[in-house]
Amino acid sequence: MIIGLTGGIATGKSTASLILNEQGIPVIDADIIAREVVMPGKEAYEKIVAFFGDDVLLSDKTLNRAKLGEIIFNNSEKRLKLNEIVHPAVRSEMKKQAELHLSDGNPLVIMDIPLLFESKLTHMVDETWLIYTHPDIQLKRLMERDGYTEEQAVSRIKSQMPIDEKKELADVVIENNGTKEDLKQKLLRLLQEVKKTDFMK
Ligand SMILES: CC(C)(COP(=O)(O)OP(=O)(O)OC[C@H]1O[C@@H](n2cnc3c(N)ncnc32)[C@H](O)[C@@H]1O)[C@@H](O)C(=O)NCCC(=O)NCCS
Ligand SMILES: Nc1ncnc2c1ncn2[C@@H]1O[C@H](COP(=O)(O)OP(=O)(O)OP(=O)(O)O)[C@@H](O)[C@H]1O
Repeated sequence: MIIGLTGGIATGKSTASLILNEQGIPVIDADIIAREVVMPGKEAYEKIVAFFGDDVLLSDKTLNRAKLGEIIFNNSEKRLKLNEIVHPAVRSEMKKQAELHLSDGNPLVIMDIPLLFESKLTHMVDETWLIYTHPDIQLKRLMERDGYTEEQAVSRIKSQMPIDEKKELADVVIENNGTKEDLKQKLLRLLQEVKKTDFMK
């Protein structure tokens, strides 16, 4: 069984993934893979440089992520272009890793995919779990974690489907408005439920 874990930016997907991984469940993180596929020399890296120019590179030729972020979170056409370059490589690597985990005998695999609904990737998973935080808390946590101004944080949040719309689409909604311990207890309860299903027998 593959669970697609999603949410909005900074709603707590990585925090939830870590808790699930501590329970021995393999987690495939789209953000990590999206970093790997844009390493110098990779096809996606070359396409990014060809489209965005050398301006989005640091002196060591790796991507200047802060700069590329400022561009794409403020320009939807350029964001779509970056997505078009990066997403296919991310998708195929995620599928490959999931197949490996399943063929190794893991009954349950988590795919942490921030843009699961935006990119219409629900066909890749059996069930969708949404890590939800109230939009005010989301904004506060994002500003605190990344040191963004309110304007920077809002531009990132607005680059995604509103979290309240995602709530309507998810199979399971996991509220993360309380403490991390509250989140952990909710996830452990959900795992118990999953373990009772046919998938895990
Ligand atoms: C623009 C980039 C270089 C900024 O890098 P940075 O290190 O600042 O952010 P990071 O990659 O850690 O992403 C943080 C969060 O931003 C959000 N986010 C990232 N990319 C996008 C996007 N294209 N559209 C909407 N939200 C996005 C996600 O919630 C993600 O969890 C980077 O996010 C990127 O390459 N994005 C395109 C690939 C992508 O869509 N990744 C998301 C999952 S596949
Ligand atoms: N229940 C909680 N209480 C307090 N802080 C929290 C809670 N859950 C998550 N956080 C904090 O909020 C921030 C965002 O969480 P996290 O990094 O897990 O989000 P994310 O959804 O993975 O973000 P991104 O979309 O950027 O990958 C982090 O600093 C994290 O430590």
